[in-house]
Amino acid sequence: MSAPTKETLLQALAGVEDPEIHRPITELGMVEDVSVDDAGRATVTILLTVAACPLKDTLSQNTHKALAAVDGVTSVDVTLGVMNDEQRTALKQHLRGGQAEREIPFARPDSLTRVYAIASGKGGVGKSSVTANLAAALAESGLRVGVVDADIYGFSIPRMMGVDYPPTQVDDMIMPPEAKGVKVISVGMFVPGNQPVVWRGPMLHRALQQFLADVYWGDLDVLLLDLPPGTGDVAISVAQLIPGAEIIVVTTPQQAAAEVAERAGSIATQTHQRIVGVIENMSWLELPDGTRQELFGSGGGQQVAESLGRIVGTEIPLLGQIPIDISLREGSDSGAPVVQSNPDGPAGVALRGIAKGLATRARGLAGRKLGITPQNR
Ligand SMILES: Nc1ncnc2c1ncn2[C@@H]1O[C@H](COP(=O)(O)OP(=O)(O)OP(=O)(O)O)[C@@H](O)[C@H]1O
Repeated sequence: MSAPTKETLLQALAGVEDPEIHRPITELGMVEDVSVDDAGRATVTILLTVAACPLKDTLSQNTHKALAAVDGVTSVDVTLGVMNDEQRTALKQHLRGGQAEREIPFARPDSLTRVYAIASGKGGVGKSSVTANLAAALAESGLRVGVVDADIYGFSIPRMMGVDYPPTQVDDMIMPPEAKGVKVISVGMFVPGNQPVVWRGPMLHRALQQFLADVYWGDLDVLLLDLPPGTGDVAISVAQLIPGAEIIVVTTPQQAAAEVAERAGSIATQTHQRIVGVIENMSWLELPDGTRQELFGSGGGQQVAESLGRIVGTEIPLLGQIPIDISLREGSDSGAPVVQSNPDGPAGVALRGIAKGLATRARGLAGRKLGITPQNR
């Protein structure tokens, strides 16, 4: 058999994606050189964005596999190099769609990404668990999902999602690590040694802006923002940075929790953001005999939905009630969201139901540019 041509090898390489950026390595300018000799021995040099790419072994293996599958290739030798400054600049420009300036892609009027900010009045009601599980369930249903963990005081999303490698920084562009098909970026990834963070409003605003503008998210269907509990600065920053972001309020059934959740939700009226609905967490514990024990009282979710509805003047739905489920806590601790580790358990079923509702929600077109150009033919 005769040796394949260089074009054939390039075609095969076009099927290899960078595991962080999810675009073909040929398009990203990562193939520096590829050649093949008469005996079918292929050699290729792949340029990494930075030397410390966490997924370089995966990239090397995928490249090897793609070339080895080409007819007439007898052996493959993959060499990894690193881009120079010029190549990196070209790559960044390419990823920003030719724009040199940073901008928040989700704030553009033609953005098709739905942004949900998950808010709660007080800490510990399960806001992060809900965010992590909704993200995993939405990704499993085939959507492209990202999560920004902006809960500065209790960043826990990376652990809950099982993120096990750091983001790659290509100059001022950050490639978010991925777990369970979800791109995740967290304040916790930028804090040395898990130190407590004392951040004031302007710093939070800058951090959030950076997460939204400098992280390369690619095309997302859904972006979830895990906000710090309370009615604080971050909610206002979200409104300023992504005016189209919609709010989901998480509460427990308790009266006291419901009252503070209401306050957190009502901030949306001041910022003119839409409230998608309310999720009640820790609603009950199902006992072995099938009865439900309401450990934290009952009715909080419904109460928040009704009073927010009164405040905004439209009906706000209770999106779902999530029971107390040990497998949810275990899954959060071990990096295996319960929607995947125990999808048919009480919390898994409830969370998957809420995710399904969100995935199939009709997109509101109010205030959006439709991107339709009149035809003058
Ligand atoms: N439905 C549930 N069943 C069992 N455990 C739960 C449930 N919801 C949350 N938990 C557990 O409760 C704890 C607090 O949850 P989580 O960290 O998600 O709350 P949070 O509201 O995000 O808190 P904070 O705002 O302080 O970060 C976690 O250990 C989590 O695993």
